[in-house]
Amino acid sequence: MTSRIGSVLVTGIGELATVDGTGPEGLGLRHDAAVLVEDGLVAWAGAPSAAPAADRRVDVGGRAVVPGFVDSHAHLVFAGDRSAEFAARMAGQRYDGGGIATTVAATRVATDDELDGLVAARVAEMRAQGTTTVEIKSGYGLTVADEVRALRIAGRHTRETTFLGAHVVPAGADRSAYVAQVAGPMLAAAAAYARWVDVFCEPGSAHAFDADEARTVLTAGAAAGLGLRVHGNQLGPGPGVRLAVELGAASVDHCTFLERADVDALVGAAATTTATLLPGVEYSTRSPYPDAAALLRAGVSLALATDCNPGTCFSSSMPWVMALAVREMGLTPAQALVAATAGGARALRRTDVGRVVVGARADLTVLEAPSYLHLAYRPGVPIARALDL
Ligand SMILES: N=CN[C@@H](CCC(=O)O)C(=O)O
Ligand SMILES: [Zn+2]
Repeated sequence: MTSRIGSVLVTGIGELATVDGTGPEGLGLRHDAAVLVEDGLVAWAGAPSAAPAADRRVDVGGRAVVPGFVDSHAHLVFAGDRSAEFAARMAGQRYDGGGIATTVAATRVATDDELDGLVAARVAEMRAQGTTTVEIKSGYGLTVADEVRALRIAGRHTRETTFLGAHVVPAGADRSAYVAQVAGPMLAAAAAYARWVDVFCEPGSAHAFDADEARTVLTAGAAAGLGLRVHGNQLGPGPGVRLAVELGAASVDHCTFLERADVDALVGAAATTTATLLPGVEYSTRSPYPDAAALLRAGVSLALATDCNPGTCFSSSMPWVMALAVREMGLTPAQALVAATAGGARALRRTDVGRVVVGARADLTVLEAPSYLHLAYRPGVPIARALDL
């Protein structure tokens, strides 16, 4: 049954993490709970004995329920395979963004139907692991037509579409002419299909963009009505984080190499800019993990996302990302869950997802477990799935 029409009472919830900001670590934990869903929205949550009547009931048999995960950073519109690049990295090669050209070539020759099928399969794979909201970027087209095509396809699967024409300078292109194209005709064509604009800002890289180039694209994107996101401080210290804060970006992602001034900027901008950490990338590129616990203690707004892409992290698993954040970045399991749900929602400036509260979308994820603790406790085990109502 997948219809969202009418009312459904979800019963038998052994543990409900509402992530409503109350209680220890803001988890809003309830034991033995029920949730009333009306027309796809949460209408009530509480003790089963006080539950209102509903058209039908779904019993989850004592399992734990958490908000559907909000994966606020993913590159799903691509074709081709780069597993050999991963193997080379595990043997010591460094990631520098050069492999993106391989994916661009494979993506350009794929048909619309092929790309759409690939995206659909990846979104389904995410949902089967508990993700109910996903952001999808373009960035493997790098021509006006190919970027627009990627965004049109992405838009069939999510409303969180991001124009990433400034992913890398395409092979053979003149750098300043390409930046002008991205900020000019490419943006003009892409804006109708995108909610966000993003830039890979990494001045040390031959492939990505420096602060001035990133600023050009981001300010043009803002003028076109798009919200801002930045890939920053992935390959080394740099200006990405401070540029994102200065321009009021919703999110700056990676944050692998942060300096004191970056952390100060993120703390000052916590109401506006979320730092989205992508520990699957540190895993898949053998990079150091940022100290997420220290960032939280300092007062930074934090999200966790997969960055699912063929180069730096080909995983669609938010539970695995949470497990890494706990084991390698110092978060408690509760902090990891908050960052993967309400944190991701904040990074997308959404208030209707990431929490199980009245009025929010009834995006519920069921765990084959008695507690949310199992998300980090049982890495690699497929215990999470989005609940179809
Ligand atoms: N760093 C830039 N973009 C992606 C990697 C893309 C790729 O290598 O294909 C990322 O977020 O890590
Ligand atoms: Zn990315």
